[in-house]
Amino acid sequence: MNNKLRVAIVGSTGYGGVELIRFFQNHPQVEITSVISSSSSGESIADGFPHLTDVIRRPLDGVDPAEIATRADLVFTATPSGVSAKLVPSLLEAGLKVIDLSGDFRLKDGSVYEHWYKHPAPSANLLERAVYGMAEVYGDEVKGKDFISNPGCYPTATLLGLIPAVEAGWIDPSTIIIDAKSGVSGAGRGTSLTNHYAEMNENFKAYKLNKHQHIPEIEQVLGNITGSPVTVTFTTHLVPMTRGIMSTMYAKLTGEHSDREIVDLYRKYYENRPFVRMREPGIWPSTKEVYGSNYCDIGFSVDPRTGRLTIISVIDNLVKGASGQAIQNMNLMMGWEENLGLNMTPVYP
Ligand SMILES: NC(=O)C1=CN([C@@H]2O[C@H](COP(=O)(O)OP(=O)(O)OC[C@H]3O[C@@H](n4cnc5c(N)ncnc54)[C@H](OP(=O)(O)O)[C@@H]3O)[C@@H](O)[C@H]2O)C=CC1
Ligand SMILES: CC(=O)N[C@@H](CCC(=O)OP(=O)(O)O)C(=O)O
Repeated sequence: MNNKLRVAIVGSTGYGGVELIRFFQNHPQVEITSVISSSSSGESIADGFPHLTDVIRRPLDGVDPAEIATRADLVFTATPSGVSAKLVPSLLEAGLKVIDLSGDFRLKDGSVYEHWYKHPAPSANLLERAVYGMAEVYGDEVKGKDFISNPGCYPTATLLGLIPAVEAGWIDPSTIIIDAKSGVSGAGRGTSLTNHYAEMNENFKAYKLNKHQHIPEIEQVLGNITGSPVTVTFTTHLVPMTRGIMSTMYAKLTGEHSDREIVDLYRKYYENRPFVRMREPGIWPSTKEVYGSNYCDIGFSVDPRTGRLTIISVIDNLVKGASGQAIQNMNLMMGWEENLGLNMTPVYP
C-alpha cells in the first residue's frame, strides 16, 4: 500500500512551484498528485519548463478546491499576494492542510497588511489561525498544525541573523539597520522592466526604500521577542545574479562581546537545528556557499571602535527563503525529521 502524503501545488508554474517539484523528487514520504495552473490547465508543465520533461508526466490541473481535495491531503500555495488571500479559505474549507508561500497570512494585524500590501486583508480568524513557520524559532508551534504561513525571503535571512542576539539582549533593537540584496529570481518568473536583462545586468539598484512589505514582518517578530514595538531601517537591493540573498545587519552592542562569544551564542541558540551554520570569527559567508540548498549561513564582526556588531546572513531565496523552508514546515507538521528530503549540498562553484 502507498502511504505517502499526497501533495498538490497551486502556482506550480512559478519559480517557487518548480523548486518544490525539484525537492520532492528527493522526498521519501511525499507523492505529487496534482500540479495546478490557473492559466494553462490541460497542458504539460514541461511545455513551459523543459527541464521538467519526464519528471512530471501528469498534465496541469485547474484551480478547483473541491477537486484538489479529492487528489491531495496537503496543498502548497505558491501564488502571488492577493491571490492566496482569496484562495486559501476555500482550500481549508475543503479539508486540505495548507502551506502558503505568499505574504498574505504572515502579519497578524489585517490593517497593517492592507497598509503594506495594498490588498484586502484575509479574515482576522484566518490570520490568527495561520502559524508563522520559521522552523528554527517557532518549530514547536508548527508541529501538528494544518495551516502554515511561510516566512518571506528577506525576513528569513534577516531574522535568523538577528534573533539570537536580540533575545539575549546583546544588541539594542532600536539601533538595527538592515542592508539586504537579492538575486532577480526573488521577483518571480513574470517579466517586468525591473528584471529585464538590459536593466539589471551590470547594474545594482536599491528599491522600495522604507516601503518594502517585509518591514512589518521583521518588526512583528522582533517585537514579539522583545515584548515591545521595534522599528528597523531596511533597504533592499537587486543584484545581477539569479539566486541568493545577503542580508547585512548593523546594531549597537549593549555590552562588550568578542566575535568568539557571539559565534558561541548563536551556536547554542541553533544547536540541533540542521540548516543554520555559523562561520568562525574572521570568516563571512557568500551567497554561492548556500546556492540550491536549504542552509542559512551567518558570520559576524564586532567593531570595538564603534561598539557595533555586523552580522552577515545568506540564503538561497528560492530554497530557505521559500520552497525549502515550506518543505521543512511540512516535515514538522507531519511529525517527520525536519530535514527529510532537504539534505542537499549547495551547488558550488
Ligand atoms: N521568488 C522568491 O524568491 C520568493 C517568493 N515568495 C512568494 O511565493 C509566491 C510565489 O512566488 P514565485 O514562484 O516567485 O512567483 P511566480 O510569479 O514565479 O509564480 C506565481 C505563480 O502563481 C500562479 N498564479 C497567478 N495567478 C493565479 C491565480 N489567480 N490563481 C492561481 N494561481 C495563480 C501563476 O501560475 P499560473 O498562471 O500557471 O496559474 C504563477 O506561475 C509569491 O507570493 C511570492 O511573493 C516568497 C519567498 C521567496
Ligand atoms: C527581488 C525581489 O523583487 N524580491 C521581492 C520578494 C517578494 C516576495 O517574496 O514577496 P512576499 O514575501 O511578500 O510574498 C520583493 O522585494 O518584493
